Amino acid sequence: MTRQGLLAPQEILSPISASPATVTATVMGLPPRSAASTAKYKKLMTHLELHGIGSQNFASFESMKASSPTHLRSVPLLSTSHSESDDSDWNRRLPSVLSKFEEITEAAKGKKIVMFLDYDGTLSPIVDDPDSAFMSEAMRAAVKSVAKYFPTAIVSGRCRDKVFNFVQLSELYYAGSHGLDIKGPTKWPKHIKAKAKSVLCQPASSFLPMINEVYNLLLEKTKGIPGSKVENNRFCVSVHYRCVEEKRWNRLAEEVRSVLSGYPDLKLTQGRKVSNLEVPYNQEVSGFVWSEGIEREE
Ligand SMILES: O=P(O)(O)OC[C@H]1O[C@H](O[C@H]2O[C@H](CO)[C@@H](O)[C@H](O)[C@H]2O)[C@H](O)[C@@H](O)[C@@H]1O
Repeated sequence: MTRQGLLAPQEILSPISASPATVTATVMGLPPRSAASTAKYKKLMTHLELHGIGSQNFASFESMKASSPTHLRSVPLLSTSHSESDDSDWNRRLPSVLSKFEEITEAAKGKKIVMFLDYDGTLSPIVDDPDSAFMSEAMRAAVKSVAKYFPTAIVSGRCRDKVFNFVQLSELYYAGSHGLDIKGPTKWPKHIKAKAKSVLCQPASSFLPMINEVYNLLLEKTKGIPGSKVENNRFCVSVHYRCVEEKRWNRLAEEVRSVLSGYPDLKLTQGRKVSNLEVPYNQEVSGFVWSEGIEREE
């Protein structure tokens, strides 16, 4: 997911900035690419466009490499370990709330503030085993404090239940499967008088049988590739290659591509050492467009 700015009064920010682990919440999400990797990425995209290779076929060793910014794992808040020019464009467009706090609070005056947080690599550290990406108690307390003041949502590529199991805060909105599975709070902070009805929005539910089929196929096709892991994220299937030796990435990409070719309705996306086969949310799902679905539910 993308990085987000935490926008909160000082009393809320204090616990967040107290712990090095929580500090990443304000600056991490999608990494600023280095100039070299941006150039490499652009070159790859140009090559693919020239060869008429669309996103449906975009599972290759190169794309897996280009989309695996492991260097970010070790980039601490306000680090000087990578050059300023690498990050300047990113920071101009999406500045950290810590460096723009006054400007942001000024701009937010009179507006309704809603917090959108990523989970993996933001609220939790990136780890080898996706089932062990636990968040710290300090982070949980910080998110809980934020939710007392602002409607707060966690948006993730993971399935919603898994994110909830990690976070365990009933007062949040959870958007799983990159937004195709949204559930509102089941518990409301005491100071909120008008308790809204809990929202559940799953506009792509007609894709469930297809996704389960794809999950089983991928499990079968990848079982001979050591270190690979297939994760069922309900409206999305993720194929992890973090623990796969690089010499086997081509083979894994080939298997993903072969499964994808049988499902033209699905799209392929790349995350941090993970390829996702997912329902495109800009097409009509379950009879109506996703964004309209959200509006109707509100
Ligand atoms: O919500 P996103 O930012 O799009 O990321 C979704 C993926 O997150 C999880 O994978 C990532 O974190 C794992 C645990 O740290 C790590 O092992 C993996 O390499 C990362 O890609 C999740 O397991 C995936 O299913 C999601 O697609």
